[in-house]
Amino acid sequence: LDSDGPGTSSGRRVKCRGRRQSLKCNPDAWKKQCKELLSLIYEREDSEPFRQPADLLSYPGYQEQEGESSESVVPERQQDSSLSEDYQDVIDTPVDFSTVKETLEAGNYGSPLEFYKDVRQIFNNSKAYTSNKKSRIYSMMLRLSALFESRIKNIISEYKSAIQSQKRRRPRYR
Ligand SMILES: O=C(Nc1ccc(F)cc1F)N1CCN(C(=O)c2ccco2)CC1
Repeated sequence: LDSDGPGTSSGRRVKCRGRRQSLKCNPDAWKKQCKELLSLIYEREDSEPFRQPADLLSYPGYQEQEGESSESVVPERQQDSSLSEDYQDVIDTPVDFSTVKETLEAGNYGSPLEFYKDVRQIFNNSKAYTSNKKSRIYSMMLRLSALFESRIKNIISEYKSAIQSQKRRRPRYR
């Protein structure tokens, strides 16, 4: 595994005798766990701005503003509605949860670490794009990121233990 995701297993030995189906031993268990985590994220209102590729044109409600003002909402970074061009200028690797969901359902993630990397990109883009740490969308991202990190670390450490025990169980015939 190249990148060491969060919650690297503390090296505890996991008994992986017999059936591989039990959660601790099944190196494919992470796929279902990540799908469940993604469903949980979709249930949260905080994920709404991140479910589709960023485009403030169709979503004036999310345009950022400094204080609470009842006048027309002013986009955080631009006076006119060309925010989405600005977004593409600022963000090199746009990604949203619909892309992650498609990739996961297509079976195109080889490990939960790849899934982790894409979801982290969503949050890092939001951090890079915001010019106001008190902005509505940024605070939504922070809550969502905390939820994601709390759940993904066990998925990754169980995956790493399952892989380790798989290596230990199969002696190499050289
Ligand atoms: O435009 C969208 N989402 C979106 C997607 C589909 C829509 F129909 C409507 C939307 F609003 N953004 C989310 C990403 N984004 C930020 O992370 C951010 C940080 C600070 C201020 O904004 C920029 C705005």
